Amino acid sequence: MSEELKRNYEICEEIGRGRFGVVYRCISSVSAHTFACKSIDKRLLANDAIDRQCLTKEPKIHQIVSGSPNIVELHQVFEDTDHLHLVLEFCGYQTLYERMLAGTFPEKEAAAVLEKLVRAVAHCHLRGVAHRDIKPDNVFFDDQNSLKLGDFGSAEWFGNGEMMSGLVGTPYYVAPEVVDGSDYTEKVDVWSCGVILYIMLAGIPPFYGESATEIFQAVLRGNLRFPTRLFHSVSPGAKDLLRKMLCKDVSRRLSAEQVLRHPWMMSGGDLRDD
Ligand SMILES: Nc1ncnc2c1ncn2[C@@H]1O[C@H](COP(=O)(O)OP(=O)(O)OP(=O)(O)O)[C@@H](O)[C@H]1O
Repeated sequence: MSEELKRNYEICEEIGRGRFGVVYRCISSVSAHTFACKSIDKRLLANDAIDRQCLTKEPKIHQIVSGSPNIVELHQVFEDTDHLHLVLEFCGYQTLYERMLAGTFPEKEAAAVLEKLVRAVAHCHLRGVAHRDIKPDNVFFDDQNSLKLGDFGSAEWFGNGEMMSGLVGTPYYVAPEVVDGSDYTEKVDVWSCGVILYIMLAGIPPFYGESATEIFQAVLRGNLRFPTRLFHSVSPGAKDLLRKMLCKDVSRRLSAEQVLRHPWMMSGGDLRDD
């Protein structure tokens, strides 16, 4: 472990594990505040050029998007021979994934969560960053119950009209243009937020399969349905927004800013226009 890290932080218990590293709770020796330290093992990335590229990009991109109330703050970075240590704002209270396990959300609650999530996404997009792996496990809540988008390990720069490529993301949440191998834009994040909204309201994903391959096939078909048994009490406004976020035609899919201005969002999920 980096000497400089150890001088500045007391490293406490492990709080999570990802593919490439371990996350510890840690306490600053200067401020006594609690942080999360994500220690990425560089040796595990040695054989994969794309993973290695993501590793160097993650702290740079995270630094650029830090400073929004709905994004996990990157506090400090330390590097030693084998590890890269990211000292992050501590968000160990709950993830959106854990909240979703408790069942569907009333519309007002779903709208409140979506609004904060899309604000975080709009902040990234304004800075030329696409997150590319938006899923409930990467959406945290802190001890004040504030929503924080985290894990910029798959994020990418775009800008000057540049397109992105490469299959990144998580099957249920990934946009069809990513699955079919096309070049794509930052609107892949809007699609993922649409999937999250659908699950919050219906309790099941919109595009389902028994395996990753089957899920990808369902995503590619992009056949969006609102089964009556799950959607009978969901407002037309919410369904309208879902159609505009989970729209296969990227040019017609809303941008993050447009999602925030959609009538259902503006009404805080209280739009009953039928
Ligand atoms: N800022 C944080 N505050 C509190 N806990 C965190 C924080 N960041 C990550 N964690 C915890 O550590 C776990 C691992 O996070 P990490 O980002 O390394 O990997 P992952 O997203 O689960 O997987 P992958 O490596 O596939 O991206 C998370 O599931 C979460 O429980």
